[in-house]
Amino acid sequence: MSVEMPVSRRFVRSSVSEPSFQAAIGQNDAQSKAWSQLAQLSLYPEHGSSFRGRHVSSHHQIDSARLALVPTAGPSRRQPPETIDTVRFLQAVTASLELDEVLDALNEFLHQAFEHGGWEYRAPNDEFRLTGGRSERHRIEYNLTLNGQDLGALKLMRGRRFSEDDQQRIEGLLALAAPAVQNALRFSHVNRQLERDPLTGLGNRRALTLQGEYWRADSVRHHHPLSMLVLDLDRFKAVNDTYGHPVGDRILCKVAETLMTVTRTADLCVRLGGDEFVVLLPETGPEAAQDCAERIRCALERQFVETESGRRVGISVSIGAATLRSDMSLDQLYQHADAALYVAKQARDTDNAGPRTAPITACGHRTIRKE
Ligand SMILES: Nc1nc2c(ncn2[C@@H]2O[C@H](COP(=O)(O)OP(=O)(O)OP(=O)(O)O)[C@@H](O)[C@H]2O)c(=O)[nH]1
Repeated sequence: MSVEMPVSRRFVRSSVSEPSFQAAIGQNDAQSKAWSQLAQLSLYPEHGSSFRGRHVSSHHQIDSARLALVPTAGPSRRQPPETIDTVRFLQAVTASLELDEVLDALNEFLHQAFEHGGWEYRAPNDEFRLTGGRSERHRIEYNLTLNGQDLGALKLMRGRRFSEDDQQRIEGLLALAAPAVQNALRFSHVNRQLERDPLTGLGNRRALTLQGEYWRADSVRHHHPLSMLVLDLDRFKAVNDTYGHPVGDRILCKVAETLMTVTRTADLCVRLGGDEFVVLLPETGPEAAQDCAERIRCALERQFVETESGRRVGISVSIGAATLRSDMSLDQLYQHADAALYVAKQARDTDNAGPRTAPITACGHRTIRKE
């Protein structure tokens, strides 16, 4: 089964089709060449004065991240000093383990020297992209490798051509920065594992907290709606008891797969634990959340898992929905959605519905107003 983490679901696509210069860097000889090239480089970025990338989306959903370069002092026209301060450069690119911050630092130095207008970083296997600045006509692309490890590709763009000399100097800087990029990629990989539910591949509670807090703050600040769905499988214990845990596990995976298919790429689907899932819906008010809950419930009702004896086991869920109010914490939003889920389960039991028959989807915001 392949269920992608949110991180790999959204890319910042670029429409680049021009031929690009490519260079592998980071071999030992390239490293030593880099040092000699750097001796000729003239880079000296002023702290905080130039072309800093800004993370405009949560770093926990890197797939949706965009780095916008914000020129704070306009393009630099001053002559750079005679020599590059390699210590400052290395300090800057190694100051953080966050990939976007490493790329920020790198691009800040590159901008001081080469005044590129935009850049794009493509992670290995095209897993995600980070971009900054604006698209410009002349582009140069480097495949980054270090001791044989693919570190992705960095593309720089500017209005005028990159000379041979520029290219060599950029290569030199990239060779120096490559270990920092490698460490940041490893860090990002570890972080993603920490935020992933190992069984289903969905996000886990940690992912929900990190992304949810970010979206909650964003929603309050910009008065954008944010809704949450809490899903719980119906009579899942009976499924486990009757057909065994492996079948139960496959059902959990099927639910995850269906959630990823039915929800928008901007939504976050997580498995909280056991048979409980949460879908966080940015830019979504109560009616749309209710629609989404119904869509999910109906889609799951059409799914089944086949046992070894050929028996089809269907899937039934109850769903509670709630929409954020500006005075609510993320926990409170969850509590409201969970209360709505409880109402849905109660209604199912009152109706005497058997397992996997249609539950009622309760809408949290209505429950909240009654309180
Ligand atoms: N197969 C499998 N089962 C799990 C896993 N984690 C928890 N469970 C089981 O999921 C079941 C959860 O049952 P409950 O939610 O308490 O109850 P339920 O039977 O779904 O009843 P209602 O929620 O009232 O419909 C328990 O039997 C757990 O043992 C897992 O990773 N795999």
